[in-house]
Amino acid sequence: MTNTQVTHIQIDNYGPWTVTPEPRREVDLQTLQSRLYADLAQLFGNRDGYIFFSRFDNMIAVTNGLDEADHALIQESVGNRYPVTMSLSVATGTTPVSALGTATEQLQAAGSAQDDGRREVLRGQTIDEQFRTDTDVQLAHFDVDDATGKYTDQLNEFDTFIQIEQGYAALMKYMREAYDSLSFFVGGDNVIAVCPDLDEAEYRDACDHVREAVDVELKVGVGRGRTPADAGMDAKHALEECRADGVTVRFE
Ligand SMILES: Nc1nc2c(ncn2[C@@H]2O[C@H](COP(=O)(O)OP(=O)(O)OP(=O)(O)O)[C@@H](O)[C@H]2O)c(=O)[nH]1
Repeated sequence: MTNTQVTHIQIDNYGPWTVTPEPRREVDLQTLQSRLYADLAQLFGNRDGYIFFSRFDNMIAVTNGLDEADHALIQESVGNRYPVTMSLSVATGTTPVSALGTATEQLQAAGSAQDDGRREVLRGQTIDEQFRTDTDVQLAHFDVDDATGKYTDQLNEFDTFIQIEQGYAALMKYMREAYDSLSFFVGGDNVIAVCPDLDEAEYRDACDHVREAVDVELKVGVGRGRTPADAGMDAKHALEECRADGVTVRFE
């Protein structure tokens, strides 16, 4: 059984900040957002977590293995170095969707995203070391079949982008609704899904659904681990086996 620890990250009062005292230059906001994501990728990643940018002003991390002190240090480090602060809320669940649901509720209970008085909140519960297992995290690394041959080398970059995004949109929605999973575009033609305990038939069903809905062919490598880094690396190896053997789903 999976036990996913999810952290919801939200920049405090960011909307008002972007227009105070007047609208800030868009290039500066884009630079801030991408640098913050890069810093958090390192801060969470060096502790074996995974972070996904979702909307940039809000981000979602899988944090099995990080305790409250790790979260507090990450929060402080950003507060010291950026013109904005961020709130963190962490929760666990047998599915990623239920863990994120709890994390978000805790944050919403502490105040609005645009409440000037709600800053650097740190809420929630991490998994006690004694209860952690080697199968707590299940990550699935999806990849579009021959994206280079079908799209990148054939279409202009924007039309390729539309194809990949269509596949992503169909997959993220189906995985959320059918399988309580959180799927994130990570660049190129890749999507990483944070999943509960799904089996091979369920992953095949998701790939079938995307092919039928938007005519995008996927394959997927699945890994399990004590930390997101472990599960994610296993998923990559499993995906390499899909490529080598020409199969749609492979578990490591
Ligand atoms: N974030 C991330 N991006 C990747 C990874 N592997 C490949 N990519 C991206 O995906 C693009 C396409 O690479 P591939 O998926 O290897 O190529 P493909 O043409 O789809 O070929 P097959 O996957 O073998 O069917 C690359 O240009 C990268 O941008 C990965 O592990 N993580």
